[in-house]
Amino acid sequence: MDHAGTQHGNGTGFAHPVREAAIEAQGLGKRYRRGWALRDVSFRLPAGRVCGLVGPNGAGKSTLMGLATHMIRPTTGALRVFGAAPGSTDAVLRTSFLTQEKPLFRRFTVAETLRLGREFNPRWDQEVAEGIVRAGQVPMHAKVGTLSGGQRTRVAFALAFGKRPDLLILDEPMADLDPLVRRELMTTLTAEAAQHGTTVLVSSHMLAELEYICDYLLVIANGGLRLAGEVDELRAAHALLDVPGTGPSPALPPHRVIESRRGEGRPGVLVRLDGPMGYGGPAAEPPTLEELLLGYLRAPDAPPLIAPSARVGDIHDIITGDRKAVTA
Ligand SMILES: Nc1ncnc2c1ncn2[C@@H]1O[C@H](COP(=O)(O)OP(=O)(O)OP(=O)(O)O)[C@@H](O)[C@H]1O
Repeated sequence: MDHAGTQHGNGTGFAHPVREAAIEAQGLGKRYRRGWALRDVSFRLPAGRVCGLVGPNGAGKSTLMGLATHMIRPTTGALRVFGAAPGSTDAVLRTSFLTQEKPLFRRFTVAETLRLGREFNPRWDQEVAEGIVRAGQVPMHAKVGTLSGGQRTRVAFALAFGKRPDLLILDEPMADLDPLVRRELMTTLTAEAAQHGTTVLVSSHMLAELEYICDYLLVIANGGLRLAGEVDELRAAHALLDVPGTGPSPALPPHRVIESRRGEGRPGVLVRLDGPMGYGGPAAEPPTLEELLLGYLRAPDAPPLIAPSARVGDIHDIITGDRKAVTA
């Protein structure tokens, strides 16, 4: 497993993530009284990626994010954020978490809210935070309680970015934004992430939008990980075959049929490739990210595919990695 790549000396006193894992989970599980919300989840999210977290309602996305931010404790397994336990000072200082609820003090003005951000965060970047607020013409002297839902979202984004996190976790944060503002904030998100090497984990049901921003992917269904890896790696492992997709799923050995596509979009059969397509077979094209995601959302029992970039070793490797990070 690759634990290399942590570089120091970015002027902040913090390790600058280059190739290390931003998040690493091994055998991670969370059980509530009603049953398992997340079970035996193992993956590695390399630093610097913008990762989409996708799954049907109730799949376990918020639970995974809660585990990564120490809001929820695991029942089994472990998770590390840049090699540190969630909840440790290092992990907390390096992580921003934005949920749909966006708890802000309603009686504070926008300026006071940003001031609070500055006081609590040693890496605070006032220019970035103010820039995000001003781009939406949100008055700095307005009380948060008087803002529209979308304007409050913008202020919450400003707080999250102003913290200058190494890991930004966004739990469906843009649901209440109009399409133009969504696009604008997403452009800000990708530009900021690219400029500062920020790792982003963003959950969303907007598949087309994820295609626009993500280069990494985690798909969860029924509490289990179904897909993990680079978008390019995952797309290359599948093909959309030009065969009629209206009848029962055809057998296409050795490839595994994920879905016979019907209705909207390109028709055909989505397969997970097991070896090259033979000559004389049906025409094959890589699926788009949206086609891939829809296929797995419609086939939640498909066996998991964890691409090489997302694989972890055993729990011992994670703990050894922690020790190396501490002694480095
Ligand atoms: N505090 C809790 N107590 C009991 N069960 C819970 C609790 N929180 C979540 N669950 C259950 O765990 C499962 C996963 O929930 P989670 O919120 O992680 O799903 P999600 O993928 O984020 O869903 P959505 O897309 O609807 O936001 C669900 O079945 C949910 O009912």
